[in-house]
Amino acid sequence: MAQCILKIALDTPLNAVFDYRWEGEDGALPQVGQLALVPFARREVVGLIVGLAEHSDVPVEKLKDALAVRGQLSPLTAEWLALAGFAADYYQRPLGEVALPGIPKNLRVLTTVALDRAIKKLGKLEDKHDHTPLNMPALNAEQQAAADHIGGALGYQPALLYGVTGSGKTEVYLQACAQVLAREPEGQILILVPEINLTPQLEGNIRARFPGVMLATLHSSLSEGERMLHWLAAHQGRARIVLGTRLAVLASLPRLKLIVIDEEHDPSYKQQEGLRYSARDLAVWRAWQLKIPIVLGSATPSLESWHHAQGGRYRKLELRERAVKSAVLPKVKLIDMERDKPRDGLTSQLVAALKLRMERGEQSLLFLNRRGYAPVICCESCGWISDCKRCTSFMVLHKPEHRLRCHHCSLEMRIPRHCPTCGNIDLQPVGRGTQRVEEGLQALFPEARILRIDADSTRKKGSAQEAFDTVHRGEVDILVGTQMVAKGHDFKKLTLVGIMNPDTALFSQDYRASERLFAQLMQVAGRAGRAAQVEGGSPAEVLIQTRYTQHPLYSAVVNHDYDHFASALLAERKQAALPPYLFQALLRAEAPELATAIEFLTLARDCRQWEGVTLNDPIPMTMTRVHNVDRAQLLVESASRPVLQAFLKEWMQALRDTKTRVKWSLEVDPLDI
Ligand SMILES: Nc1ncnc2c1ncn2[C@@H]1O[C@H](COP(=O)(O)OP(=O)(O)OP(=O)(O)O)[C@@H](O)[C@H]1O
Ligand SMILES: [Zn+2]
Repeated sequence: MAQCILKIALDTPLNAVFDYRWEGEDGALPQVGQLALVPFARREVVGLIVGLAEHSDVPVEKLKDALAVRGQLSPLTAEWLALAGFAADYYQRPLGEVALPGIPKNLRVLTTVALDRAIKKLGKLEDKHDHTPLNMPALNAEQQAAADHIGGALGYQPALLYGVTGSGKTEVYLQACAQVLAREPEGQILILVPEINLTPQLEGNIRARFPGVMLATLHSSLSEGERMLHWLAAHQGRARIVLGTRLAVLASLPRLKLIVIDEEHDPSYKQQEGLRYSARDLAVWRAWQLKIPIVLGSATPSLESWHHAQGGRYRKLELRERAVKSAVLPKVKLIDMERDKPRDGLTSQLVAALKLRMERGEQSLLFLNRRGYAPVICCESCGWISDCKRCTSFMVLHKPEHRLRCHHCSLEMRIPRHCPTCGNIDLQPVGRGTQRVEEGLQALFPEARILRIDADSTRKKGSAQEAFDTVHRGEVDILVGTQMVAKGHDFKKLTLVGIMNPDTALFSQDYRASERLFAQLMQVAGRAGRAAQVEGGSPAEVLIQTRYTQHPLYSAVVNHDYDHFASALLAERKQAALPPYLFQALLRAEAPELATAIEFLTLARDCRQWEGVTLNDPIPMTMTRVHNVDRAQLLVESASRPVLQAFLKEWMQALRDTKTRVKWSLEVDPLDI
């Protein structure tokens, strides 16, 4: 009989690994990295075996027996456990809370029916072992150099693929993948994209190029059954390419040989709740740990990555021109809204440009980063405005649904017929969202085929894909959208991009706002003119409506000048001692009363002092109240990452020991402050 103590990580907020007794019937002991069914708090749960021991510090009569081990699933590798361990450590979370959610839900249930079914299904699929790529276009010299560098890299070799929009970065990834697949007959490749909406386009490309290679996708809109199957295909090493969104960074990939991160600058790589990790940063760590190459691609790299490339930690690979011969970067023009006063949000120059595209049968895109009809409604007679009862924000007017809706707490109500305070029936929408722009355009161009793409119009599963397909088929004249349409899409018939009112972001308190706005404008501008100009067609053009035509950020966009803009921002950050020259963590607290949250943070600030670490004063968050809860934050800073990490470790323990009733959480490397 085989006996031992199993050390098992469970998905609990307790920072602990639990000991269980194991008495197996046959001789074999369980292995580290296997899943086990154990009793916990009067339930049975699935945990992860992270260690085996002969003795436990827990008295033997208090130990419980592990009930079963999932023997049909091969153990997660030591490298994978190290990755989960690193993430838990770095982001200051319990191991089980990181490791277990990284494994499909269907594996963490009591029965193994789903697992057995998935194993059977996968067993029937045949591996073609044919990685001959099909129809690879000839690369231009810069693309070829980049693909050869990435495809030929051995060992930990991080590269930043800095290529202007439409420069054919995808093609570089695919040809680098082809080289890796040919060299490593068993090797696996992980490709990350920031948005689910970008997976179908890339998935199609990969399947067309590598018909004999098993591809697995991992993203949040898979059903649990699909997720299990895809995860397993990766875990068994059968899926040679795994394509996914940020959560795929934790996929089990025993033979990983290359990591690709597309649009690496994108904030979606940061998880904003629970384990607030950066998939990009974890991917870089994973590449370092496995000693494999990783490529981060973008037309507008994050300042962090740019900084590493400038300093030589990442190798910079450049694509300076658009890939399609005779496709050129669009001409960017600023329209002064003080001179050309907009009607229905549109200046006469923008309207004229739209009209020209309509006449020539070309597509236009109007970008506005605000969904809904109007951000607020108000009563002109008494000054009432539609603020949310539960949040420091407004109820947004959604006209098609006749509702007011808070985008923060989801409170909804019918549009009031008259003013709730004075009874006036003339309530007016103030400001403009995508729905209102769509309405205005339809009145202006009754014959136009207008399509709005935003979070509201694409709520139904599959509807976003359908919408993008409609655009690609050329069945849309004017596309109106939020940031959803700005990234990565390869719209071939688009020759005009109008940016409606980006000014508000110029004056944000968040020091990252200008980096983000610049990237967003460059990205959305990059959707125009990706194919060769047809004869008699319009040259690609981007029109930005603004009241600040002299602003240096806009000049940089006009000149497509990421380099100088990024260098100037970096110099500013260095001078002001801000990231990437400084490391931060943010402690947040929530309570029904602001004072309680601030009080807890003050206690947290005063409970530890640490050489080289600055604890700032607690302050209310910019949006203080959400869903009847007040929120405050405390920013911790240090010039050294290891010093900050050492401090956080001790500090977290001290905070857990306070056993406060205040809800608090820590974010390492916060993006929004
Ligand atoms: N070598 C090539 N020859 C001809 N066409 C190419 C070549 N490489 C890429 N293309 C085409 O160029 C277009 C733009 O490529 P892709 O979408 O990969 O650009 P990108 O660099 O990812 O741009 P973005 O940063 O805007 O997402 C695509 O239609 C692609 O098929
Ligand atoms: Zn609300």
